[in-house]
Amino acid sequence: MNFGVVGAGQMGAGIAQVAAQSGFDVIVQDVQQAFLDRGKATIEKSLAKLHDKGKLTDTPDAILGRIRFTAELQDFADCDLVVEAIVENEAVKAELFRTLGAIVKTDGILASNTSSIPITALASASGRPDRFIGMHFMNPVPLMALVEVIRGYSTSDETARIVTETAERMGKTPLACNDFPGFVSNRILMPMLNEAIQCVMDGVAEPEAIDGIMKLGMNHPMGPLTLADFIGLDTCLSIMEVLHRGLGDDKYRPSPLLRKMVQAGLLGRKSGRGFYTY
Ligand SMILES: CC(=O)CC(=O)SCCNC(=O)CCNC(=O)[C@H](O)C(C)(C)COP(=O)(O)OP(=O)(O)OC[C@H]1O[C@@H](n2cnc3c(N)ncnc32)[C@H](O)[C@@H]1OP(=O)(O)O
Ligand SMILES: NC(=O)C1=CN([C@@H]2O[C@H](COP(=O)(O)OP(=O)(O)OC[C@H]3O[C@@H](n4cnc5c(N)ncnc54)[C@H](OP(=O)(O)O)[C@@H]3O)[C@@H](O)[C@H]2O)C=CC1
Repeated sequence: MNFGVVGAGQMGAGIAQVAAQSGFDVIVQDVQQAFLDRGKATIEKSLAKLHDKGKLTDTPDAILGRIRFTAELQDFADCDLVVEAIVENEAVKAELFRTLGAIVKTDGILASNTSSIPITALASASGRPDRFIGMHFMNPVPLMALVEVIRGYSTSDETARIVTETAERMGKTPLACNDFPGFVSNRILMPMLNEAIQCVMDGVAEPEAIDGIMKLGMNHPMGPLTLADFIGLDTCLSIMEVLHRGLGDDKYRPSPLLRKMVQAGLLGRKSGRGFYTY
């Protein structure tokens, strides 16, 4: 399978890596060489770690050799499946899918790794709504078992079948859900993270205590503020805005502190500072 990935950020790099680990030929595109270089470095580091632990069936070099990095969307023309993992912004994603819809061969499938944006709207922009689907990987992609598979209004059975089988070939467990804001994963996860941020704003406890309480008290692998920093506070805010707008209920209102931190450029791990310093 020729597998395309748009965006070489934390998710795009992870998806490309796991696709290449599974034997697919992968093309990764991003808007600047610097982002491609950063994505490649992320993949190299992850592969080295997995290799040291004996978790790879191929050498890191062989896996990396199956990934081609490019700045040109035209290079996706022959792809059987293209997964988009760019910024969580509906207008930017829709514009990309309008372009991809005209480039990728007609029987190619387009998928979005969006955390929350309506699949049906992006499918319409692509001009091929039957061959469009949500393929939502979890972060960090090389370690997390789930792929949420979200059918848009017009997604065909054949598209859902191919994408489900592809996720399985990538060693993941695909689980199906319908096209509602935030799907299942982020409709449930993100309000919890937002509430933890509101606890910081209200002075309920210090960040370390909030995270400690949720880790030790609920056996969560990461505290909610550590997880929000890990996901990216900009992405968390975008998801909350989609939930708030899409479900029309103030229980999804983004915490003002979350909004302020994003305005201040504190995006979490990727910017070096969020609730913690990295
Ligand atoms: C926002 C969305 O739309 C959807 C989302 O994705 S929401 C986010 C979903 N993800 C989560 O909730 C993640 C929660 N955290 C976890 O599950 C765990 O902390 C974790 C799986 C990330 C790490 O596992 P852990 O048991 O805590 O162990 P930890 O010791 O930190 O890490 C295990 C090893 O994996 C390694 N590792 C971490 N990321 C890695 C990666 N990408 N590739 C390879 N190895 C990696 C670590 O370096 C560590 O290696 P060592 O044992 O050599 O130190
Ligand atoms: N972070 C997470 O935990 C998860 C995120 N997601 C979703 O995955 C997507 C990507 O998130 P994530 O990887 O965290 O984000 P990142 O910010 O790490 O990466 C996004 C990448 O896409 C690039 N990009 C932005 N606009 C374009 C464009 N028009 N064309 C090509 N590339 C572009 C960015 O470049 P630049 O730096 O210039 O913006 C960046 O390299 C989002 O939709 C997010 O909601 C899904 C699951 C988990």
